[in-house]
Amino acid sequence: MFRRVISSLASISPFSTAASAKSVMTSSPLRRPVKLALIQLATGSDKDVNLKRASEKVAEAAKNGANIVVLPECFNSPYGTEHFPNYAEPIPTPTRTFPTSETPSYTTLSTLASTHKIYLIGGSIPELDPETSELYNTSLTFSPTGTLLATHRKIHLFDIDIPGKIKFIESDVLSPGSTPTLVQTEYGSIGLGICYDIRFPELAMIAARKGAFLMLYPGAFNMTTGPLHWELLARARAADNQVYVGVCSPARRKEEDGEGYTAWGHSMVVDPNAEVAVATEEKEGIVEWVLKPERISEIRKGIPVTGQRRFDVYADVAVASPTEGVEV
Ligand SMILES: NC(=O)CCC(=O)C(=O)O
Repeated sequence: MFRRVISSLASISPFSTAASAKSVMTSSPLRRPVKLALIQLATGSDKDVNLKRASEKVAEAAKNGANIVVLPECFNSPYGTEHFPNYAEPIPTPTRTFPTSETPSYTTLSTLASTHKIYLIGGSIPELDPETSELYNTSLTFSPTGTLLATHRKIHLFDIDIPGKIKFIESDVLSPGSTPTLVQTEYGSIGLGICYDIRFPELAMIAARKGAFLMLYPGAFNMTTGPLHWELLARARAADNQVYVGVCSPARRKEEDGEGYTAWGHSMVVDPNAEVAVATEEKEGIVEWVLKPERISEIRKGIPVTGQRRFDVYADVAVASPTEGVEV
């Protein structure tokens, strides 16, 4: 029995009462053990090949018993602003359908989820909104019956410029999403972000306050920020919220593949104690881990920050200006 629910959290304050904080603290938000698989996929410039490779790896993960399978950011396309318009697809909705030839990534993901009876977090793909002609970096989540459960549009676009190292301006071609996403599953709820979204702790905090047991970030950090921050941020989000965190990267491009964005790799699952449970290096592979309710309960019992938050003290950070009320 799967509820077809996408909770928009935009209208819900992340700051709930002490009473609800207590209930978050005492019971695990994960209902029963669940096997998570992160597919560190080798992607290239041929969309059909990317979809075929993703299909093979998803089948392998499912055969190994995974219940929730995750693909990386931009798994159907090279990661680059010049590529997004060429690889973008519209997303069907109940009121807006397209020939399957126009939605190969959506169709492949839905079929994979139902064939293997898994929850499939389809990394992300460039999305074209046919009504506005805007492009988004969008993650599609499907239920084990192949139903679309959630559409998460990357909220924080990757616009950075580190002189001599890396300049990337997603907002040159993409528009940002504006809705945090919490996916309801039979195991409990899962918060989603895409890559740069992980730098903004608010999304994970909102999801955890709403009862998520897991934050998932399909991502593609690079050779400058990857070694610096990828693990640090995954562990930080886990420590902040005492939830599991999964970060799923493409495999690192090989030299012979020529010019292009080089992903850091190092997909990993971090446990609610902010320890790296399992990780891989730069090559293609599958990272698997069984998430356990008692691990979350044990960590929350030992360090009970979840019930010790002082919302009576904190300013509402969502509305405060950066320096308001801060003494320097
Ligand atoms: N694809 C991305 O959003 C990359 C984010 C990144 O590398 C970072 O340092 O943040």
